[in-house]
Amino acid sequence: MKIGVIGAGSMAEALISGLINGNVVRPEQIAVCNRSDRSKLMYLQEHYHVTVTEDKKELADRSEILILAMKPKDVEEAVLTLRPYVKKQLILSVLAGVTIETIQHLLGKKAPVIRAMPNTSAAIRMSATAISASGEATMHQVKMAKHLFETIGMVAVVEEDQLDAVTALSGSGPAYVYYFIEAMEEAAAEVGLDQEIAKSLILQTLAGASEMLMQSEKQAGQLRKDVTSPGGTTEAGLEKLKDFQFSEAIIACVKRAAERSREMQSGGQAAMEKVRKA
Ligand SMILES: NC(=O)C1=CN([C@@H]2O[C@H](COP(=O)(O)OP(=O)(O)OC[C@H]3O[C@@H](n4cnc5c(N)ncnc54)[C@H](OP(=O)(O)O)[C@@H]3O)[C@@H](O)[C@H]2O)C=CC1
Ligand SMILES: O=C(O)[C@@H]1CCC=N1
Repeated sequence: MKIGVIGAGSMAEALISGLINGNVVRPEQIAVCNRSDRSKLMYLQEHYHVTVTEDKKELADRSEILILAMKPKDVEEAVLTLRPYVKKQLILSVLAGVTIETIQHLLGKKAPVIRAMPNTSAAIRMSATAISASGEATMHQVKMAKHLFETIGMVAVVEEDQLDAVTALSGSGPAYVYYFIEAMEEAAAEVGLDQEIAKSLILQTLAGASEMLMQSEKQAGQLRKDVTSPGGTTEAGLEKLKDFQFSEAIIACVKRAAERSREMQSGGQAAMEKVRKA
């Protein structure tokens, strides 16, 4: 299976790293192009031994799967320049808020398109990914995409209209967790802990809590109660989280991110309209 990646940023690198380390794809099966940053292509070539090119025709001609990994605002230019070379390849898009319909419209045909929403933990094969396929994608192509993403983590197959919610939850999710960790690190300093020791304690606490939830039959709420002794330290700490409306903040965060993903779809529709009128 030969893969062409259009875009050489964070998500492209996470996918390349995960796929190569997962041993399902060899470096010589992957080619990458971007728009202008030659140094990033050189970096990917040096670190992952993938083929790099500035020629979209060359990239498309050698690939069975074309992964779209540019920012949503750049999809119009990227797909229009790729369009003449798209024949039978499966188009696999990881773009937030860009619909299958928009991609097919920019391609000027009902090509097989699969939308995926992974996250950057793909780099270490721990992504949570959801995928949704267009009717044009064959069973074989869906299986192939599922297999690729299973190599770099877990995969859920969803209806396309669920992808805004998925993007808000697990696509953006790592950033919320990192933000929480940054706050925990700041808190650790304020209560007088050494930075390095605090970091290991925080990371092991998160990993342990996450693993407990995976292994235990108990729900998060029950596991929280198990930690919370009446009148103890946890209860005192949680009271503060409630005072600062922690749950409400998280809910508002995910809802706003999902709304932003839907807003980005309107950008895609505007691009579609422009192409239609040209
Ligand atoms: N980052 C994340 O956590 C996640 C991102 N995504 C999605 O992945 C996509 C990429 O995000 P991210 O990696 O963070 O973005 P980056 O900005 O890191 O990378 C974007 C890449 O796209 C390239 N590019 C832009 N225009 C073109 C073009 N016309 N032809 C070829 N390449 C082009 C850029 O090249 P150059 O530098 O030369 O301009 C750059 O290499 C987004 O659509 C995002 O929604 C999905 C899930 C998670
Ligand atoms: O912030 C973004 O728009 C992208 C999509 C999910 C994660 N990063």
